[in-house]
Amino acid sequence: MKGRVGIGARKASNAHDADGKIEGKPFSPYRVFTREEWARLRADTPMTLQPHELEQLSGIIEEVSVEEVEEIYLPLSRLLNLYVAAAQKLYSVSSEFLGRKDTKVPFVIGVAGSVAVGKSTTARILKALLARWPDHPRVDLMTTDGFLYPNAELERRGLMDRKGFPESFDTERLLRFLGNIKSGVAQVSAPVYSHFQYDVLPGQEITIEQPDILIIEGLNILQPAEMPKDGTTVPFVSDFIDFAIYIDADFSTIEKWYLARFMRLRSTAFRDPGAYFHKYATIAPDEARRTALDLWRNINLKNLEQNILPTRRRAQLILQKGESHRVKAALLRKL
Ligand SMILES: Nc1ncnc2c1ncn2[C@@H]1O[C@H](COP(=O)(O)OP(=O)(O)OP(=O)(O)O)[C@@H](O)[C@H]1O
Ligand SMILES: CC(C)(CO)[C@@H](O)C(=O)NCCC(=O)O
Repeated sequence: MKGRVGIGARKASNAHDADGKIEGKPFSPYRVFTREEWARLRADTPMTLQPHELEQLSGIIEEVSVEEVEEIYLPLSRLLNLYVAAAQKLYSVSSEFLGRKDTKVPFVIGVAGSVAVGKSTTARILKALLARWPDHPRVDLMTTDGFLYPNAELERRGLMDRKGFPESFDTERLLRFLGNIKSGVAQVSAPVYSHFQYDVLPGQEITIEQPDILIIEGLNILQPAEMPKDGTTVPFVSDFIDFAIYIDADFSTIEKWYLARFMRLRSTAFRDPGAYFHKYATIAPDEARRTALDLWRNINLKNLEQNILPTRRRAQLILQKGESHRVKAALLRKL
């Protein structure tokens, strides 16, 4: 197929190279679309969004260009709409078969990838776009950061420099939360994390009330569970996710985004004396940059290499980004 390359065709190995590019076995479960091919998938069905609505949307999503929304995220919202419609139909036929009254169960979309790769921005774009489709107007958004252990507990476990690693999350609690969501429980609450406080907020919760779609973004959503030694079975977080998207970019590019965000926060959020990182607003820019680079290389990059990147192939869709967060290619699972 012209312009469409199986990711496995390039090299007979399933190793990840240092830049996080995809290599694989000769057979690849993914169909690879160039940016242009992906953008064309939008053309098949007219979109519900009018140009003036797109303008409004780019207002909500600040830094993202209208071109990026049109060429990447509109085709994606069309694909997701088809998946949601199919899942809703499947759910209603099985309820009919069982002679049960339908309870509403949210379709769960997961967004995975490194720290600073743009998970929350992608999730916000998708929420805005998906909420405009008439068959699933209620879209909620949350992050798994709330399920991190509070700093005091991380200190106790000696994990303060492993924040974001699989062991820094209360995975059992996250699994209970997702189990309740997928069981159609009317109100399910989750803890809340604050980047400003750099900690979980004690006593604060968000409540999810049976939306049509729940978008959940986090570093750990594709993580395999630890296998128990006693023969019992354990669920994976991804067992509760209907469609998972992995946001991918080279290590060096993500490092630049992490540093740029840190330096920008120095002149915004960190200026507030209540901010956990306030001291970095007052020191010299070079010193602040060195601190950010340390945090990136010693914690977030290690986590990406050791835990996050190895889960990439568990996603249904991989979006590969280049400079300026521009999506270069989309890899969609065939099976
Ligand atoms: N599509 C995009 N276009 C332009 N800038 C973007 C885009 N996506 C993300 N960014 C910028 O990149 C930085 C990281 O994005 P974001 O905060 O969404 O990442 P994240 O993966 O959710 O990070 P974390 O895991 O730390 O919460 C931010 O400064 C954001 O403004
Ligand atoms: C909270 C997480 C783990 C994920 O959002 C991340 O933003 C983080 O705090 N990482 C630890 C190292 C750092 O401060 O960047």
